[in-house]
Amino acid sequence: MTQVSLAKDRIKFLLLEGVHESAVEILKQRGYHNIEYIKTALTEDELCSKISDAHFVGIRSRTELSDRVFAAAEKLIGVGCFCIGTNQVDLQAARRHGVVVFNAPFSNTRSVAELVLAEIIMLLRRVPEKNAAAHRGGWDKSAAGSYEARGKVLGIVGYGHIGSQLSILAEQLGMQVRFYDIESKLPLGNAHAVGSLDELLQQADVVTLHVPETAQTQWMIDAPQLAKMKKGALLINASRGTVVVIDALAEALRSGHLAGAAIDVFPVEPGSNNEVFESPLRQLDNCILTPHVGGSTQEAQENIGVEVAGKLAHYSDNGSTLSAVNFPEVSLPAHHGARRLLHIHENRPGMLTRINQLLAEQSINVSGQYLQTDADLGYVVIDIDTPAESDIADTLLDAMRAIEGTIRARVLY
Ligand SMILES: NC(=O)C1=CN([C@@H]2O[C@H](COP(=O)(O)OP(=O)(O)OC[C@H]3O[C@@H](n4cnc5c(N)ncnc54)[C@H](O)[C@@H]3O)[C@@H](O)[C@H]2O)C=CC1
Ligand SMILES: O=C(O)C(=O)COP(=O)(O)O
Repeated sequence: MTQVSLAKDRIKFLLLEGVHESAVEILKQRGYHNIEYIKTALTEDELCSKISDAHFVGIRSRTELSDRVFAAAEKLIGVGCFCIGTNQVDLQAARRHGVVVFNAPFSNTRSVAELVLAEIIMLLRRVPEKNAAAHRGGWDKSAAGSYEARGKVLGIVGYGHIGSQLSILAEQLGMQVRFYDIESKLPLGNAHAVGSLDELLQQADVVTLHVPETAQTQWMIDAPQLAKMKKGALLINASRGTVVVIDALAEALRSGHLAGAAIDVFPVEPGSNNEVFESPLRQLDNCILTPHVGGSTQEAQENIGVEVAGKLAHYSDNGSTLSAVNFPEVSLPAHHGARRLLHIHENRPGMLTRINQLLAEQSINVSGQYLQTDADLGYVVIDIDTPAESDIADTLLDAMRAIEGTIRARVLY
């Protein structure tokens, strides 16, 4: 357990994977200038040494924050995923270490939907093969295997923020949209839900995947699922690289069972733009390969930078965990004229009683108290009235830290 009640210039932000400069601007506007900015992802070993003095870390989809990294991150209080997916973070380990994790749940969703829409048209028109041939001096002027999108069946797996936006866009092109989701979802426009993944695979001319990485979605599309797809169908994956078994897809493309594919995410992705991209799909002209850029537009990245940096600064300044992905959510008013104590603890009986006993013993007036718990974690925020020159908040903090079951405690001045 570590003390984090510092002047802003001593609170360190480690920003990785070239997050948009809007993040840096927001942090500076909020008074945080101690920022280390790195353009690439780091390996676990590199992270373990870099993260040891960071209070906040900002990552994208490539940086793995494992239990070992959290154990090495002694001062860490918050993680910002400047993206949607949080599968790269061990969220349980973060909780055990009292580290709050935020993300940007929808800022890049339109960008992904637009890319997929473009890929549907390109694949239906056999542009990848014709483009590759033309670059080699070929001239394949033929309508064989080329189709309009109008009237074709688009099968969307995962009808969340991205899948549902794509649904609307694809209907504008005259596609018939069907989707499969494990949750009950409102079908937009004329789209309709089907009862199982197999049904969707059997019906669709184009299948596109928009699910998160979970135990259930891992290797969800393997040889048996590909075999269920219509002959000549198309597959698009801009979700996570672990959803599709690449060797099985390569075989389906080679055999001609699938006419084409567009893949943006891979089981193993390079950590920087200087590394070589390896994949059996490199050999296949009927496959559009993009380097995990579904969400990489100027608009999306700038908005994500503002959104996530804002959430981190707000947590640092105010203690609010609103919209955190791994923590009890507490939305807090500003704490003008009070000191704010933040206490993260294991959810054991009597925790709040013990904290309040400490306050009562010191005859401290509490002007606000906010508690939120879940099955095994509690987060309590206490505003106390103390004269500016008093060091009672520090004394209290030490006493609160001594309570068994405390994970982390800090004070906001
Ligand atoms: N290529 C890229 O650059 C990007 C990739 N992504 C990926 O796309 C994923 C989806 O993003 P959103 O649509 O914003 O997420 P979302 O959370 O809004 O939607 C995901 C949907 O998938 C459904 N789902 C979960 N497990 C399922 C299963 N086993 N079978 C069928 N449906 C299932 C959920 O119920 C939900 O409706 C993200 O989790 C992320 O991994 C997101 C942004 C950019
Ligand atoms: O938002 C997501 O989940 C993405 O996959 C985008 O990841 P990125 O920020 O481009 O590494």
